[in-house]
Amino acid sequence: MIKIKNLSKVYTKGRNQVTALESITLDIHKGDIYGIIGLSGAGKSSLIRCINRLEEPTSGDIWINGVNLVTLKSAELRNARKKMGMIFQNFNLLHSKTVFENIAFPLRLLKTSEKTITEKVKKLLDLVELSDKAHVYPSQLSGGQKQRVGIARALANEPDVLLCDEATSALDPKTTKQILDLLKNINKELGLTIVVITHEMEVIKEICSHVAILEGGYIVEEGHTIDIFSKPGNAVTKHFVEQMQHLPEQYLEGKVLNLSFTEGSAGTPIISRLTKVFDIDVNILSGKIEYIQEKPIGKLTVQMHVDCHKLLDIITYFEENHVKVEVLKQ
Ligand SMILES: Nc1ncnc2c1ncn2[C@@H]1O[C@H](COP(=O)(O)OP(=O)(O)OP(=O)(O)O)[C@@H](O)[C@H]1O
Repeated sequence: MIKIKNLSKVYTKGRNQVTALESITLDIHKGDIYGIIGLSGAGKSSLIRCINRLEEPTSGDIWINGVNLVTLKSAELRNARKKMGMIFQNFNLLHSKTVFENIAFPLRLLKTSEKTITEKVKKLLDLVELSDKAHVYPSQLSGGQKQRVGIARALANEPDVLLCDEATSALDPKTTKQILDLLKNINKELGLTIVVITHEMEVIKEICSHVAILEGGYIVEEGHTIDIFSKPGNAVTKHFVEQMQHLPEQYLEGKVLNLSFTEGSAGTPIISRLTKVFDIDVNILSGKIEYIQEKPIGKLTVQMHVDCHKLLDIITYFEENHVKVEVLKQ
């Protein structure tokens, strides 16, 4: 669906050059909700804006449904862009127009008939649950309602892809959850491919089937969210996963491990056997069940006082029992 190959973006201002993206290669399949996460300055906005060529890539290729966007001239690019909706952190609504007219705007640009506009806008208002707000102005809406208008407007041209640029960053946690639920429903009901950029692991955890971690313009890790989340390999990924786990410093004594139990490891008394086989005490610091798109992962943080050799044997024991291990402190 979206194939990005060796994409680089260098900004040049006078004699100064900033490399924002370096050799990005990504494959996003139809129906994916694909997350791109990174710290500030990692290159997220540059990447999402290159995908629809709001930003011109310096080199590389971007195929959408088999068409290389990089080769398109302006008229063809305009056509290709109709199939890519985008929503923004600050909503980008037209303040002098009503909710109805904001959603109708892309349709009017295409000289769509009044009858079709009325039908389509009505359906979109239903979809985003704002039918009662058709004739109010953006200033009369909450942040979450404004983003719903943004989503409806982005869907007006029935795009194949929805690009979300930090779409929930300006919203409180409850409203964020509602907007993410709406995106999840749209993905399911319309089969729409969604690309999300964010600096919040919660967003990735909630809706993304796949995730790429961007750091200094490079993709440092990429894969199924459930795999990356259960065993982060890179320091930046660990930072994002640990953001969600607030363990007080005083508990970080001895060896501390994060264990992830998936379906394969349920049903066996793994911890109880561990204490017998290795003749050790295990202190459970925290435990919870996380849901990565409705799939449960049991998360346990445990502490033990063992030497490094025993620790290696313990890690092997866990892995043989299909438990993913991340050493938080050794
Ligand atoms: N128009 C521009 N001109 C020059 N440098 C730019 C421009 N836009 C971005 N950059 C630089 O490119 C790098 C990546 O920026 P980008 O905005 O893509 O990162 P980001 O991950 O989206 O950051 P944030 O989360 O803070 O928005 C940064 O070093 C930034 O300063």
